[in-house]
Amino acid sequence: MIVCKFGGTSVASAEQIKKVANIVKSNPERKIIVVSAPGKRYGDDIKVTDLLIDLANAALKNGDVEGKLQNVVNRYKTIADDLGLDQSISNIITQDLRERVDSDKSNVDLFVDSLKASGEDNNAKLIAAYFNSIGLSAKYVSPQEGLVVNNPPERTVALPEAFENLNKMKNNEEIIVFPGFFGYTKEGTLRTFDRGGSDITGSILAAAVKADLYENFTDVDCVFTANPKVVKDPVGIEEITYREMRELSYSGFSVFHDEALMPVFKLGIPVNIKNTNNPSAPGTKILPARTTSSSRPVTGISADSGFSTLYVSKYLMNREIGFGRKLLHIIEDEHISYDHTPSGVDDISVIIRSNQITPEAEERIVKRIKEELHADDVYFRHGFSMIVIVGEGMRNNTGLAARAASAISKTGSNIEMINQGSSEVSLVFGVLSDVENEVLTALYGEFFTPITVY
Ligand SMILES: Nc1ncnc2c1ncn2[C@@H]1O[C@H](COP(=O)(O)OP(=O)(O)O)[C@@H](O)[C@H]1O
Ligand SMILES: N[C@@H](CC(=O)OP(=O)(O)O)C(=O)O
Repeated sequence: MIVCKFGGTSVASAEQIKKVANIVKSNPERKIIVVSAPGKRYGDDIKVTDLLIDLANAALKNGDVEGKLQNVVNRYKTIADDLGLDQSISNIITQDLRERVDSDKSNVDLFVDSLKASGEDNNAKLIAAYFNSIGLSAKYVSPQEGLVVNNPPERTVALPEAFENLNKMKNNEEIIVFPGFFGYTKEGTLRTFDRGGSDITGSILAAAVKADLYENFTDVDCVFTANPKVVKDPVGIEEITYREMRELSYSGFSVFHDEALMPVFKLGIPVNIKNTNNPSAPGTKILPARTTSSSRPVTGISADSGFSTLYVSKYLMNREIGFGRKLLHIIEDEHISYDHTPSGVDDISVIIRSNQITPEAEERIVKRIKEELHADDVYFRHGFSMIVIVGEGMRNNTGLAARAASAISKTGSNIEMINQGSSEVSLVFGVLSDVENEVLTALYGEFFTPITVY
């Protein structure tokens, strides 16, 4: 059995949904279909999820609710009309949206979650109705049927029982159309995953029914060795390990959500990233280990902005037992997670995603480190990007860090931080965000451009 997830671009219009139906029809093993909300139809189009967030904010602030609600309804109505569906599905969606807009607003996050989730929920209903209209026997299934998630305030994750509950879906005659991106707590409260979280739903379902394959359909032929929006015509990746993909998707390869790997990884279920617009292309396979050997030590290079550094120095820091623990405890007290901690004899930097820090938290952290740890120097710096070079082959390759540093130095950019994980699968360079694209392009040239021999 195959579980397929179709991303926002794959279900953005009637034309795209017809392609989805053809893909599903072409292989009877494709029995469970996870869908996103309608995404972008063209470059500066707006995703339905973003329209819904806008609608939720208007409802919270007494803004133009009616106009924004109509924007959302019109997206579905156009799709339904172009698919030849009758008025009833648009009526169901309009009524559902009105009910959500009028629902309890006492918990702002949960109210916004409910509206955001309607994007995938209503699209799943619409797509199931379309499949049936063309003779493809299909059934919409709600995450209420067993996708149980944890309670706030922790970020949304599926509970172990979700996998047991959803196992029953493997015995279904019809094709199941399941909305991505959200689940329900045991008490019945709707909660969404992080943005891009329909990938997570697909992976949970694939693991729950112990699928043979999880196909993730998007708008590119494969995962490329670098972001195709930055590097021109990057080399495509045929096979990549779970570990490599985890590193790359966490640090900038937005094509597949990093949290979506865990459920399938645990059971060794292969993932195939494929293109809805070119389904015959083989795509990229994410596997426990590569089946063919690669001549390149590097599999991919990702880049992500939005990082801050907390720099702390204290003479004889290395001799002070418990310094690192106390420092990280202060950060933990602010509910902040960290990504890297490169250190020297007398100093340490803590690399943090900037969206977790407020000016008030920053002030509190600096004050506590000065007062409680008696540090000589403490400050935050913002505006960093992390460029991550990833490859299982890096472990057995000497001189790779030197090649990377030399390629970066040729751009005239300063390396602010270097960190090599102990697994030696990744090498991280911190640079200022305004040179991110230049550095990524230079590193890509170093590791992927064919060498011309004269
Ligand atoms: N290394 C990469 N390889 C392929 N695509 C990438 C990469 N890095 C970023 N992307 C972007 O990811 C996009 C697909 O992800 P996303 O927009 O979430 O699609 P979907 O709507 O199918 O969920 C591609 O269009 C591409 O611009
Ligand atoms: N629609 C949600 C969830 C999702 O996974 O979307 P997409 O498949 O378009 O990345 C979002 O925009 O975050």
